[in-house]
Amino acid sequence: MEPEEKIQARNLVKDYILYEKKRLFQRKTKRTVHAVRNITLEIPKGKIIGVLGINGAGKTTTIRMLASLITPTSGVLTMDGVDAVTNHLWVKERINVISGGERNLYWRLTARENLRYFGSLYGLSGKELNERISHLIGIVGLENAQDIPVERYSKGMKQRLQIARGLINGPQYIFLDEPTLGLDIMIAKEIRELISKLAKERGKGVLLTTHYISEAEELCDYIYVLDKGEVIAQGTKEELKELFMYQPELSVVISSEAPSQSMNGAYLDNNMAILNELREHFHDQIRIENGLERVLHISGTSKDWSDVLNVLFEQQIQIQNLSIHEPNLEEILMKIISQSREEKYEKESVSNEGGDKKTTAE
Ligand SMILES: Nc1ncnc2c1ncn2[C@@H]1O[C@H](COP(=O)(O)OP(=O)(O)OP(=O)(O)O)[C@@H](O)[C@H]1O
Repeated sequence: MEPEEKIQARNLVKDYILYEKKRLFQRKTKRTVHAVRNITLEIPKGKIIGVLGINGAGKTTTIRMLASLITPTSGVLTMDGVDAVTNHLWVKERINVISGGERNLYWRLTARENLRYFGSLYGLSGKELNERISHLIGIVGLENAQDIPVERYSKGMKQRLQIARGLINGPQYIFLDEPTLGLDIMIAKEIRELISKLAKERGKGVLLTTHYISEAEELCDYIYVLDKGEVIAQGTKEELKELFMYQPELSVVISSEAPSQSMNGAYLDNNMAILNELREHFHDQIRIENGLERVLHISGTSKDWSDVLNVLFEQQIQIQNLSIHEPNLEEILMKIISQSREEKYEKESVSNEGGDKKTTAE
């Protein structure tokens, strides 16, 4: 593979000029929104590149620029060494954007009919289009459902069809915006496997945005973290250790019903005593939620989890449900973002103090 087989963005900027009235009888004043301030990134073929950020960080604007859907205000953007801004039509043929959810599909139409329609938008028709549709339906595993209207599809089937739709123009680069949002665990796993194959077996350059930290960890070869339109951290998952040093929590719902009716009152009292003992022993690693049911939230290592579960089994405490919670990505990103904002603030205040100090701060 040629070294320049990648999308390369250097110092991309996107400003929006807004004309706003603050009061009814006031003149409109001009305001500039710096949606993307200065972004440099690469999407090589055969790799999955993650773009993470909290709401408003500039992800959508960046994707839209990379996909040539909007023109950058300034900066350099190339695809396989070709200037993407002046050759945006050429770029659009080689790229596709796939969003999560159910938008863009025609519910009354079958998978084949949907794909035929989207293919026709790219000027494809006849035998070539039919063959491509059959091939894509095979890739996403919808052979048995290809002639059923989409309204009868499950969420996972719809998402697989979205991926086929995104591949209809034979793109070299694919941008996946929250591809597993709202899917249940098993279906999300299937979609992830499909995404991984797109890069590893089919050599596509993949850009992925996600709200799931484990998805970024599992799939991404390299990650960019955006804040306020800038890249504030980047690297492989090994390099971005702090992003992935999260502690999942095990939640145990304790049944309020005793194993036998005769011991109901004693069971509840005994439960509370044991849970309190557990809390004393594990300190802040255990939180107890006292609602209709008692829920035990356990952080710490998997050894701590099994120690707690062993106690519950030994003491014959009835477990109604077990689940594992990941911290949400926003919480984890906020740590990196606040650190970066603090560093930036310190740099700025030092440089405002004058010449000599500025050199030290840099
Ligand atoms: N067409 C537009 N006109 C004016 N401002 C815009 C426009 N598009 C985006 N912005 C602003 O640019 C900033 C970045 O927006 P963007 O949609 O790229 O963020 P994001 O990271 O994709 O957020 P989200 O996850 O909420 O979609 C926001 O402050 C947004 O309000």
